[in-house]
Amino acid sequence: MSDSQYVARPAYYPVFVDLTDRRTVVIGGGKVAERKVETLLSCGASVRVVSPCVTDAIQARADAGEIELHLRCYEEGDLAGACMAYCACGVPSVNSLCHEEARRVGCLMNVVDVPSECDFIVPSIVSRGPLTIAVSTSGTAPTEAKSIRRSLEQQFDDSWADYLELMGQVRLLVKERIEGSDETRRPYYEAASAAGWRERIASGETIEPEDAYRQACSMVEAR
Ligand SMILES: C[C@@]1(CC(=O)O)c2cc3[nH]c(cc4nc(cc5[nH]c(cc(n2)[C@H]1CCC(=O)O)[C@@](C)(CC(=O)O)[C@@H]5CCC(=O)O)C(CC(=O)O)=C4CCC(=O)O)c(CCC(=O)O)c3CC(=O)O
Ligand SMILES: NC(=O)C1=CN([C@@H]2O[C@H](COP(=O)(O)OP(=O)(O)OC[C@H]3O[C@@H](n4cnc5c(N)ncnc54)[C@H](O)[C@@H]3O)[C@@H](O)[C@H]2O)C=CC1
Repeated sequence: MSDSQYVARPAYYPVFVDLTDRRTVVIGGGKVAERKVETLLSCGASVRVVSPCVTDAIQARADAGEIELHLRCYEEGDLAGACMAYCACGVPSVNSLCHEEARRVGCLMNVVDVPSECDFIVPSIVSRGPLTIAVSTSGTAPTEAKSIRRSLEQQFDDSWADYLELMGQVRLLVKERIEGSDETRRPYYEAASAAGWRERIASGETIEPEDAYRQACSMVEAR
């Protein structure tokens, strides 16, 4: 361990943040900035990019009116109104200025090439409808996070999206129809979970929430 880059630090606190219509800012317009922009857009964030040059994909997002683009270098004030910002230009002096502004305006900062200057770091993500699996190595080995993400993508195929939608609908029916405490409802959720619906959905079947609900009820009654 002695020559490892790993430095013991308190664990990062993992959360899922609702960024819908919240302003985020990305300084820089290269491949790394592009990846951060795409993830932010997929989460409904409002994205401002500031960079003298940008990738074709970032330019296309701007042309489609999906991001606010300023084709120039970072200037103080660019982080105004942002709750999160990313500095992806790889220029140490700009990193420092952004970091200072972020501290001043109270916005969380990710400096893509300096983990120790990051208020938060970005995980590798598996997304299947309502299911999100976020993988982080705490900045130790990002390529390994990517490789774990790829193997999880094999394990959690697309059927998980429809399956979890169904589970959500059954849960609503249980909440509506089964009176009592969480404790009373728990066996229904456990029955739903054990019913094997995910495998059936994976083999192409469509399961109606009402049918699923009835099956869960008979499983509980049969106990
Ligand atoms: C700390 C963190 C900060 C942050 O960006 O939030 C960070 C930092 C750094 N990354 C570097 C390099 C690479 N990063 C990737 C890939 C990803 N990096 C991502 C996140 C993070 N990277 C955060 C920690 C994540 C964790 O906890 O594990 C992912 C998961 C998410 C995303 O970016 O969206 C995304 C995979 C997405 C996916 O495909 O699933 C690849 C591989 C590739 O691109 O194929 C390489 C090249 C190989 C290599 O160098 O290892 C360097 C060195 C730069 C240099 O030396 O020039 C630094 C700086 C340093 O470590 O000093
Ligand atoms: N965290 C991560 O996931 C990773 C981080 N990196 C690091 O991220 C940094 C960026 O990597 P790439 O996107 O590949 O680099 P790049 O060189 O393609 O992009 C840099 C971008 O910053 C812009 N820029 C330069 N000066 C600027 C300024 N003053 N204000 C605003 N924008 C400015 C450039 O126009 C360019 O669009 C590098 O330092 C690299 O080492 C690399 C791989 C992964």
